[in-house]
Amino acid sequence: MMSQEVFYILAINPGSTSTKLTVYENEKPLFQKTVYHSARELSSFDGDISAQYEYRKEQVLKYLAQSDFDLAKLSAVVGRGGLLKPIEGGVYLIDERVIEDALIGVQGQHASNLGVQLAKGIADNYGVPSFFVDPPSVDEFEPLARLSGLPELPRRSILHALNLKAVGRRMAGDIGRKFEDLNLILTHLGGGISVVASRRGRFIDGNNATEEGPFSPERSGHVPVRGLIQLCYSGKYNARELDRKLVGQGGLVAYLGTNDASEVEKRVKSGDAKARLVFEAMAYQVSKEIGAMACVLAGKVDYIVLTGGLAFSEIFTGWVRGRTHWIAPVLVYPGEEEMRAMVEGALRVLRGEEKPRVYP
Ligand SMILES: Nc1ncnc2c1ncn2[C@@H]1O[C@H](COP(=O)(O)OP(=O)(O)O)[C@@H](O)[C@H]1O
Ligand SMILES: CCCC(=O)OP(=O)(O)O
Repeated sequence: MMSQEVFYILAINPGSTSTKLTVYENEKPLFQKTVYHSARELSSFDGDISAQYEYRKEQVLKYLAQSDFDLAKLSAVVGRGGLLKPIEGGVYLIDERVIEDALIGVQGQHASNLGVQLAKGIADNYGVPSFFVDPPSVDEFEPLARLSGLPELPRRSILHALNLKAVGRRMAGDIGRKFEDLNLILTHLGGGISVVASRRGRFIDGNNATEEGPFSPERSGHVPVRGLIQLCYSGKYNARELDRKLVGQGGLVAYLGTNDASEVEKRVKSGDAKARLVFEAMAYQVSKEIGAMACVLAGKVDYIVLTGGLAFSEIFTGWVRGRTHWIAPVLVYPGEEEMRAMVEGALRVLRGEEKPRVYP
C-alpha cells in the first residue's frame, strides 16, 4: 500500500469576539484553541482593526508555543479571508494584492481582514504557501437582491460564507442529500449574524452581517436611518466612533455591556428582566430575517439551519424555533465548521486535487 504524504496545516480565524487557531496533520486535528477577546480588551484599539495585528499574532504564537507543535514542520498556513473584493467561493493563494486589500479594507474593516495578514506573516517565516477559503465577501447575489432603494447605496454580500457553506454541506450529507439539491435558510449566530437564502447551494440573498439585519452580540444591525443621520450630524461622534458604535459596541454590548452571549444567558436564567428582553429581542429579529429569506425562496424551504457559537444557547434557539418552525424544520448545528473547512481547502490544493485561485 502506498503511504499517504503527511501535511501539517495551521489555520487562523480572527472573528469579532475571538481568534481561533488549529493545527491539523492531514484530516486529524492535533491542537485547537479559541482565544476570546472581551469587548473591553478590544476597545483599547479604538476600532482600528490593523492595530490589532501584533496583539492577535502574539496570542496565536503564545498558544502555538504551548501546543508543543514544531512550526518548522508546517506545510501551509490558511487564514480566514476578509472583506475583500466580491469574489466566487473557493481556495485562493494569499499574495501581496490580497494583503493590500485587507489592509485598506476594500469593502470595510473587520477582524477577518487580519486572517490573511496573520497567515501570510507566519507562512513567510517558514517559507510555505498561505491560502484563504470562502471569504465573507463571497458574492452570489441575484440582481434583485442588489437594490437597496438608493442607487448610490447598492446592497453588498458580506456574510459568514465559510461556515454557512461548510455547515450546509454537512447538514445535507447528514440527511443523505446534496447541498446543491436543497433550498435552505442558513443562519450564522456569532459575534455578527448572517441569515442567508441558499438556493441549491448558491447564496442568492442574505443580510450584510456588518450593517443589515438583526442586532447581534456586538452589532446594531439595521437601525432607523433618519435617527442615524441625526447622530452623524450631532457633533458627538467622528466617523470612526460612529462606525464603532454600530459594529463592535452595538447589540448586546450596547444594551448589556457584554459581547458574551453565555454570560447573558446566565443573567436570563437568574431572572434578570432586562437581559431577557434584550436576548429575546435578538431572537425575534433573527426570526424576522428568516421570514424575509423564506419570501426570497418563495416559500420553497427544505430546512432552516442555525449555527455559530450562539446556537449553543438552547433558550435562544428555542425562541427562534418557536417563531419559525412553521416555515420548515429547524436544525441546530452549534459552533462552527470554519476551521475544518479551511484546512480541507488547503489540503485539496496541497494534494493537487484543486488549483488555488488567484485573487482578481
Ligand atoms: N455555550 C455557549 N452558550 C451561549 N453562547 C455562546 C456559547 N459559546 C459561545 N457563545 C457565544 O457565541 C458568540 C460567538 O460566536 P462565534 O461563532 O464563536 O463568533 P465569531 O463570529 O466571533 O467567530 C459569543 O457571543 C459567545 O459568547
Ligand atoms: C463580516 C462577516 C463575518 C463576520 O461578521 O464574522 P464574525 O461574526 O466572526 O465577526
